[in-house]
Amino acid sequence: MSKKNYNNFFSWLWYKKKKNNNKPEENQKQNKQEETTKDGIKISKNTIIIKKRNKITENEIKNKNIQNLNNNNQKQSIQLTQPSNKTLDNQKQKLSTTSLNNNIYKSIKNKKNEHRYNNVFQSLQFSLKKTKNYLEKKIKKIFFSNQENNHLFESIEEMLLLSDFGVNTTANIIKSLKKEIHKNNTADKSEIFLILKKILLNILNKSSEKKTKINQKKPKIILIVGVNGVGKTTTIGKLAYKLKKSGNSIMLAAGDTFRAAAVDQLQIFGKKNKVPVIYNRIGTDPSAVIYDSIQAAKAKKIDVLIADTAGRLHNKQHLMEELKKIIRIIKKYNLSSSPEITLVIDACSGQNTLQQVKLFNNTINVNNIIVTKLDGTAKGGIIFAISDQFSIPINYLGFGEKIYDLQEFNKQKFIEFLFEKNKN
Ligand SMILES: Nc1nc2c(ncn2[C@@H]2O[C@H](COP(=O)(O)OP(=O)(O)OP(=O)(O)O)[C@@H](O)[C@H]2O)c(=O)[nH]1
Repeated sequence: MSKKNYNNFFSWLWYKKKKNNNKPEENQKQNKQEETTKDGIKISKNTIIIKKRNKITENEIKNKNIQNLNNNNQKQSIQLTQPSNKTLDNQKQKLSTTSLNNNIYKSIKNKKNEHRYNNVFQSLQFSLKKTKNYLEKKIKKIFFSNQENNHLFESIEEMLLLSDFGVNTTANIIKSLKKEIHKNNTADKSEIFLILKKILLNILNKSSEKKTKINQKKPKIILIVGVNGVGKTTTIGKLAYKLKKSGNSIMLAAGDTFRAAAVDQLQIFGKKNKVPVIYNRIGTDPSAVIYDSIQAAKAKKIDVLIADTAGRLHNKQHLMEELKKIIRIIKKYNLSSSPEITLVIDACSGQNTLQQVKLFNNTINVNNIIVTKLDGTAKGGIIFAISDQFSIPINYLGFGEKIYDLQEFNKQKFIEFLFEKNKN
């Protein structure tokens, strides 16, 4: 084909596409991407927008007020869920061969990592690398070196305190260790090491093993709570990925109506996981969003509804009252199953997390805990402190920003990995 013909061909293609973009039928097609449920809630492919409301009344739902979306919202919905042909064309043009290769490379690399994490032990390697490195050095020095150590208990105490086991838990461990050593009448350091491992496992066993169970009754609601910036929204993305992978249909509720970025963030996770997200305007009563989400989840027969909440300081009474209200709404309108309240804590926050667990649990009865950001700290000992002082199960460990950086917490493997006998 001559250069002239080649140019003409593309000019013709460009003209045709431009013409199609201007056709009103196209816009109508985009609108048809939305479905209306029996209850009148409009659901677009990945995003649901609900008309701004301040109070929840059942009549409102019956009157299908939600269906009357205002024009601005409609446009936003289409933009978010269905990028225009023009945008897509621009994006395609920008993708040079090199960047295309880079994208393919990235997706292969991510798939490889995901595969790596399928092995519990290997994922622990990623998540607890810093804690492990610190403990390994200390364990080697305290229990497996030929050097005389006249201050064995002091050395163990220091190791535990510096790994964030906390003063109380460290004192409990040292007390039990002394008792067991006396009972076994031993001075052999390798035997003492085995006794220490057993005591640590007993501490983890204090909290019952309770995994997220998906009931026959739908939807199961998981309410994610915690202080600011601990990783709640990111954890929701990871949890959605994990639960969807095991065959459940998922819906996300943007109950954080305080921070605009949180809604955007949740929508990104919704798109990544191909799951719908329910949200409302910033400043709306979060209970209203949760109520609407329950209706939408019921209409769509969703297995699990994961609800985000705004980060809040555990000592701010009015914010904790807001959480209580959300829970009351869930209990009232989702009679089929009680919500699972999951507290997210950041492993890097140190001993302050114990205060968070205490206050959240006193106010709203936490069902389980997810510990995040273990990849960024050498202080994984906080997990022992939580188990020692509260009998709340730790369900998952988060160790990165990718959606597959979440691993079920396995006590036995956790101890084995952190305190495996040093081979040297
Ligand atoms: N390294 C690491 N970063 C994480 C992890 N989980 C979350 N993050 C990051 O922590 C930051 C805060 O995460 P968010 O999910 O926005 O936290 P949030 O609790 O929803 O924040 P608020 O809504 O402000 O309370 C983000 O930059 C996340 O990417 C993790 O396990 N490891």
